[in-house]
Amino acid sequence: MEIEQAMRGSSDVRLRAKYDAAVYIVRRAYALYPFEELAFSFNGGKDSTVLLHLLRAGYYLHRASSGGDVDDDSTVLQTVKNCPMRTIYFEDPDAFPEIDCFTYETASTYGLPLESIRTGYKSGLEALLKEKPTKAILLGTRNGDPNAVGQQEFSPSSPDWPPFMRVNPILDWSYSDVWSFLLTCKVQYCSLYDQGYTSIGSVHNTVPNQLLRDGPGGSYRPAYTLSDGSLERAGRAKKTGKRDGSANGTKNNGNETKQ
Ligand SMILES: Cc1cc2nc3c(=O)[nH]c(=O)nc-3n(C[C@H](O)[C@H](O)[C@H](O)COP(=O)(O)O)c2cc1C
Ligand SMILES: Nc1ncnc2c1ncn2[C@@H]1O[C@H](COP(=O)(O)OP(=O)(O)OP(=O)(O)O)[C@@H](O)[C@H]1O
Repeated sequence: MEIEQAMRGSSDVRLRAKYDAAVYIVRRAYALYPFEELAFSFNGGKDSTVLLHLLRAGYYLHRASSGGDVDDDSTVLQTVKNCPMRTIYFEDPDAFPEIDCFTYETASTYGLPLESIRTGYKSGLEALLKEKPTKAILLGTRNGDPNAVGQQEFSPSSPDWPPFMRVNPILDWSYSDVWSFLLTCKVQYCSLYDQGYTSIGSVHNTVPNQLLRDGPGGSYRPAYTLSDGSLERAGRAKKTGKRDGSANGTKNNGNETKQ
């Protein structure tokens, strides 16, 4: 399995430790909940792209360790390639077309059964849970993200939200961990990150990060060259409101920073 192989071959001890810890969380989720009652919240951003590949690696290891396929590596690989986890995407008419495209293309590449939701987060999740039992949702939330406040690797949804477990395997990953992982594994990511975008909201509130401006010509360096990860959201405008519900009851009053 190419992600496992890339990580085992990496000399970056810190990254390997982060990877092992995150895959452990993913595998605990697979062990705790029926697979068909899990969902992956995917939006084509860099954090959820990391999570996609952790889910694939975790699935491979989970399948391999639960017997049956252990001696038949090609069967395991085939299953993992076609990662069948229910995947939800809250589609936003103001999203960058590159993000939309990447989300759909990636879902198709990895056989993710993608469900687009065109309502707000809370109402969308209410409908989702009504339609099919969903015990836990995996997210690419990281500490420093305004939505991460008060969350742990396993955090129940907020009291006024439908009941499910939020599983956050990369909560303690830094900006540089994210890029080290994506580059080490040589996986595709949304093209906007090669054009100076370091965190992506909607077309109305996101511009390339000025810290990556490459001279006066208007070109920008790739996101992975940003040396101070705390300035990841420098290209995101101040928030004035939420689509549907606030971030865990907290308010955001300025440019937020991720670590
Ligand atoms: C799968 C999923 C579960 C969520 N669960 C909660 C929740 O339990 N409580 C809450 O206040 N917000 C919840 N949210 C909303 C997020 O905290 C956040 O507002 C949303 O992802 C938009 O973030 P953004 O404005 O940074 O894009 C959830 C969002 C998603 C996609
Ligand atoms: N529109 C959405 N649809 C589905 N999941 C979402 C959506 N917005 C956010 N999420 C979930 O919340 C996580 C955190 O979102 P966040 O915007 O911080 O990260 P990202 O989009 O992956 O990367 P970036 O910070 O570069 O935009 C995502 O990884 C994803 O799991």
